[in-house]
Amino acid sequence: MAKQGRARKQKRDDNPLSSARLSGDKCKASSLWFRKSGAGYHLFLSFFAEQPGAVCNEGDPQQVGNDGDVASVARKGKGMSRAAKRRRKHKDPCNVDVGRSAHEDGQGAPDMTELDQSHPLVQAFESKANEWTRLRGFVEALSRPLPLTIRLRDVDATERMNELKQKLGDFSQLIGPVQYDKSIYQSRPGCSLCKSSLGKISPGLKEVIVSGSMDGLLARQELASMLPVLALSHVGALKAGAKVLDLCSSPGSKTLQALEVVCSSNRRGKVIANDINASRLESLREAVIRSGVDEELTDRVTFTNFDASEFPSPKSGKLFDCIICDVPCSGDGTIRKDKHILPMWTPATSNSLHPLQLDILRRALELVRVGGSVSYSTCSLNPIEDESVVSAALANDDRYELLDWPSELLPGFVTRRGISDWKVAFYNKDSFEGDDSDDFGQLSFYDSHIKAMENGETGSCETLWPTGKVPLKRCMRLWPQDQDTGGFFVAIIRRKR
Ligand SMILES: C[S@@+](CC[C@H](N)C(=O)[O-])C[C@H]1O[C@@H](n2cnc3c(N)ncnc32)[C@H](O)[C@@H]1O
Repeated sequence: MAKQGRARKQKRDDNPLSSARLSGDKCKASSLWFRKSGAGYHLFLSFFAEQPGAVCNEGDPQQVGNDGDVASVARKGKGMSRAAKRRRKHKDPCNVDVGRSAHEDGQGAPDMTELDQSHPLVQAFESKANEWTRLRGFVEALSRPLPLTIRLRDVDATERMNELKQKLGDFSQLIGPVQYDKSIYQSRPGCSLCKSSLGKISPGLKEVIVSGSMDGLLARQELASMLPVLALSHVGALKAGAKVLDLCSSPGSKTLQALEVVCSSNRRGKVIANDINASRLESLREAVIRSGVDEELTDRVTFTNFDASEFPSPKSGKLFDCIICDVPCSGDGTIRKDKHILPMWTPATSNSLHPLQLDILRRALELVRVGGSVSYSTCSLNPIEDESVVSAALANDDRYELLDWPSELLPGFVTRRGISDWKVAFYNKDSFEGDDSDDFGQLSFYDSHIKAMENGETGSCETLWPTGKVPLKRCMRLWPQDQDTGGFFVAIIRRKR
């Protein structure tokens, strides 16, 4: 007996999860259990499988070509005759009907691209592939590293810029301008060039990019992250001479992008870069200096350190022309570069961020001048952090107008419309903490806040549910599988009065 007891104790000591449970460290036990069970990957997929239109279309494993929710559609044959579309539909392996018939036959998704079987998200997906068929393209994109993207700055340095373009041209097998914007360069499909592999794959290209960045000629910025500033410029709110507030600004990619616009055409606008985190704000200050952008321009940035939801009104009484509201979020759109998000994924992260995101957006709406615009963005595709926030902020306030996403902004760039209906999920992990099996249970979905409260979901709040009062289709969703990007959400809101 004593021998057996010792053996059991030894086994427990070797098992960090058992040790954490025995020592009463609930937090560590829960984190270890999540990592061991792979629960986060399964919960993530089961959540998005219940949200049609959020990351893919219902019954459509390939997404592209399905009318109804594509805002910008160049890849799906815009301008083609019906007959040409029909011909293309039969040829195109991305054809919606091919996927549907495969699904109906019970064959699972058509074999489109090899999935990386070693990726834990793919493993979770394969365990229920028949149920989650339509998520396949989404999963496939998320399991690959994010391509490297750079943005050539709009600077008055034609000669140096031409030189840079020439140097980049020497690496044209690895990187090149995207079809919808010649100033955005992305690594070529299939060459596996990403931020972390750049130095290994091509030290020469790395040198060109680093020196171009130090000279202020280019920015290493993700494509998705460029969209709010591009859209604000497109609708005319962000322009030369404008006064801009970037409420959650660090690490500063949008601050610098906006600065280029407000200081163009020999005009000198102003950007206030705010962040609640003092050390992140300090890194931003250094990044602005390191950016290589002219001091004359960077002097136009003022740094502030407030909670964005309580950002003070300007003493002058003059409100902002334009506000960038790139709020803190769960980051599920960044999982191609951040491996730490999915293993711990539960709906509680988004549910608990939602009230802060809403407070920040509401404050932005108070601080923008009549005729000015606010961009609300997240690098999450979870409707709870996206449409749900926009819907709650605008539902009973007719001073603001949600603008239609400008589909002509980047010709040929595929964007998806916002969704008007979503489900609110909860997950009670405590009951699984003593369980060594891989049975991590299920998400609970409720129709209303009242029902959630009746079932003891203390993390619920009323604004998580759709209001039905705002034309949310006008928002923009960026699906990773459309253009090999991260996931992103943007809404542009104009103050009418
Ligand atoms: C998604 S990041 C912003 C990225 C940035 N806009 C860019 O493009 O580089 C969110 C930022 O919000 C900051 N933040 C979190 N809570 C905040 C709050 N209550 N008020 C202001 N900033 C906040 C975080 O420190 C973080 O730097």
